Amino acid sequence: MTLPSAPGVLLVLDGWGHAPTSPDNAITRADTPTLDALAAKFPTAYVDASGAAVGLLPGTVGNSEIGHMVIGAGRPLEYDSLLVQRAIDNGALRGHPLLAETLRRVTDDGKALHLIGLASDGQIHAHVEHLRELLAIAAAHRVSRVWIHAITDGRDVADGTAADYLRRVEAITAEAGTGRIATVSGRGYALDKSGDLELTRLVTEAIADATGPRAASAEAAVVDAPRGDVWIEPTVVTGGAAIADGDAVLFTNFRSDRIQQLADGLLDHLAAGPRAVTALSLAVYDTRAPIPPLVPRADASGGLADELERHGLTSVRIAEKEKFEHVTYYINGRDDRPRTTEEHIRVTGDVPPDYVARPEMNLDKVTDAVVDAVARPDVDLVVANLANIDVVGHTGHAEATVRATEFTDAAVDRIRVAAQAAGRWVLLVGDHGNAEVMAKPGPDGIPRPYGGHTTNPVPAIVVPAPGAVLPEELPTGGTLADIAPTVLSLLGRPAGPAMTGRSLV
Ligand SMILES: O=C(O)[C@H](O)COP(=O)(O)O
Ligand SMILES: [Mn+2]
Ligand SMILES: [Mn+2]
Repeated sequence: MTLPSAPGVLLVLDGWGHAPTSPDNAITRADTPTLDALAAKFPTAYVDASGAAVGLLPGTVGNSEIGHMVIGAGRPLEYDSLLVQRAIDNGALRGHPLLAETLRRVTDDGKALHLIGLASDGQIHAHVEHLRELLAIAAAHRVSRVWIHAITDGRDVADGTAADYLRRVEAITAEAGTGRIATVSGRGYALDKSGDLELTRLVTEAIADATGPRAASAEAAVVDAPRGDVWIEPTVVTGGAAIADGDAVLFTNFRSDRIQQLADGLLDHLAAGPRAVTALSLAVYDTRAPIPPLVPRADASGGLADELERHGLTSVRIAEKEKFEHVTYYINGRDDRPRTTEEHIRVTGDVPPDYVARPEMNLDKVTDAVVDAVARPDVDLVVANLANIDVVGHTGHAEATVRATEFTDAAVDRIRVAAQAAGRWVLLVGDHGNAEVMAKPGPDGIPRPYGGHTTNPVPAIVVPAPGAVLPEELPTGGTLADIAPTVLSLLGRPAGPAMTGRSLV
């Protein structure tokens, strides 16, 4: 159905998943009069945002990158985690010429291989099981010294589980007959993406120079960690080796956005040594340093950004810093080409973020920017991400997440009113679930606070432009791939030729 064209607002509520009312569901616990009224009054769909529907391995929770990429592409995209698993399953990784050549040289020169990555099965940034294949390949090349620099999670998986995952790493090394944990660092230090290079320096010195606090074992480094798994101080495990000239370094996260700051920092530090290393990454990284990837990315072109440009339609992209790349780079298909048809507004705050104490974050500034853009007749589409539900959800603090949801509801009301006054439709959609599940049993079966993502569907609510007539019901069985075709339809345009999703209206 191609509707009479009208300008609009695509509003991504990050982490806004759909699940039945429950004491662990921060979204249903929150008082959300606006979202409740919109869902009751306007056509609402519940669309798939996880697993194969978006290009992830079946049963895998959704994430912001693939969520925004598929919202933009209008089709499922094979995500890096799926492509890495396929390369493992079909032997491509084991037979990778660059990896084989690197390991052969390491062995011949008596050097070491250093593996650096997130040690959990959260499957947002990494999967600890990929270590199994990498160690088997190292063993097959008779690499005698393989050092593992484990990054602990507590954000994509329940907090307090670091020791379990480190034991799993040690079990994997025992089975492979090679590999030892050399350092343990919390992801708060190792996967910082805010540009706090002091955090990166501490991790870099532990990994590269074996300097910093010491622990007799990996588990000893994490037991009774005062600030949880995320903030385990970069620690050198007794006997752990530094990186020497001629060693090889392989980054094992399949997602770039949070490990790239460490990768660049570490390689800069080594180069200053000077220590020449061979650096590889499991997947494509957006680092300053060119790091050869072992697994290529899927093409994500032909999405909304390309179609808007083709039709000469303008858009303004608005988000807080935590989700700014998502409404620009990722939703554009991992494409940072500047477009004259786009304006980008990155909202930052003047106080350090404390998501539990300030679950509102800078939502007022984001909402102001959205309301301003909505009032502009030269803007065809406003694309905004309200980050609070996901970012506060990741703290695992249910009460703060309830408040984050309530702040979001109030912001949606301001945006809805402004959109109506400007003759705009609004399409609200989640990018994956998070806050609707705030507790889960840990590996020991004991319920723990859970700040990770989910496989739940996400709501998609279409608030029509004044006077527009929409179908009473939206189709069931939709996915995030249907969002771009829906946006184009609401703008009076057909879906892009590369899009396989179908408009919901
Ligand atoms: O990187 C993070 O913040 C989390 O691990 C994943 O969250 P995101 O996919 O919503 O960014
Ligand atoms: Mn997200
Ligand atoms: Mn998230």
